[in-house]
Amino acid sequence: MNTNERNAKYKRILLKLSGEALMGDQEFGIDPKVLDRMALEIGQLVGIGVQIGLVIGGGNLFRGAALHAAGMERVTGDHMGMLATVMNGLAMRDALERCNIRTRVMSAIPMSGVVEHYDRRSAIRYLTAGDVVIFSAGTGNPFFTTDSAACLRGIEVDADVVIKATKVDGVYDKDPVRFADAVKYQRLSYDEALDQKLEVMDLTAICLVRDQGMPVRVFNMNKPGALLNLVVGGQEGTLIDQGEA
Ligand SMILES: Nc1ncnc2c1ncn2[C@@H]1O[C@H](COP(=O)(O)OP(=O)(O)OP(=O)(O)O)[C@@H](O)[C@H]1O
Ligand SMILES: O=c1ccn([C@@H]2O[C@H](COP(=O)(O)O)[C@@H](O)[C@H]2O)c(=O)[nH]1
Repeated sequence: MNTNERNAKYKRILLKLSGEALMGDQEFGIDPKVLDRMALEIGQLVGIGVQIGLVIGGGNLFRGAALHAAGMERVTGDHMGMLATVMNGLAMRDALERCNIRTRVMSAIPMSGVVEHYDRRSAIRYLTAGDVVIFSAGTGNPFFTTDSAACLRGIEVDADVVIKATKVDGVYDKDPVRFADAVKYQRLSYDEALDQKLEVMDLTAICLVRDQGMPVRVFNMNKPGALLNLVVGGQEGTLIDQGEA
């Protein structure tokens, strides 16, 4: 059976896209080809009726910790990082709307005239109506990351799963980019991820999903069709949840 003919396993998802992935082969910024490819993949999910909340990182533009390491005050750096996620959100909205996908951008930091201020009940209404909702500006607070924002918004809007799209195809026992002998997990528990300090997702985010029992799937966004396959129930990447009973 073709995946397009199958039913979605999840009705509502929170998809977290890495900001760094938006750079493509560039050193900085946004590669329009990557945006268009992601928009097409998201459009496939909209086509089978999946409600989609999106959180996009800011690592292609600014990260507070890196700016701080270069001498900037940390909170100012984090504010710049959060503003970077708004820019990525606007670029993604543009790409989605060019594919005729209705899209809203909400920001945790009020930005009147540019994007709507985040409001949970409005977000749920938009999702229910089938609009893609991009949650930008992270949590609105410094010292957090967009992984935490994705988990927070996923829980708030009652998503069925948080899906983290990365450059690697799941969670390994160590960083697979640095260690060729890294071994991939098909499934692991929140406690295993916390105890082993596996750096694919920050620990604050994992604590949050553990406490609320929100499943997380980590997969490779560069693999064509992987997102659709995952959403219709295929085996992609790694599942982090409460683990085997
Ligand atoms: N145990 C591990 N398993 C898998 N990946 C790991 C692990 N430890 C570190 N990593 C690294 O984590 C990276 C995945 O995080 P990614 O850069 O996609 O997210 P991010 O930093 O949250 O995104 P952004 O670019 O938006 O800030 C991978 O590229 C991988 O090299
Ligand atoms: O809630 C948040 C989310 C993000 N930030 C800052 O933005 C950058 C970019 O986010 P990434 O998750 O690293 O892609 C992050 O480094 C922080 O500086 C934040 O302060 N609060």
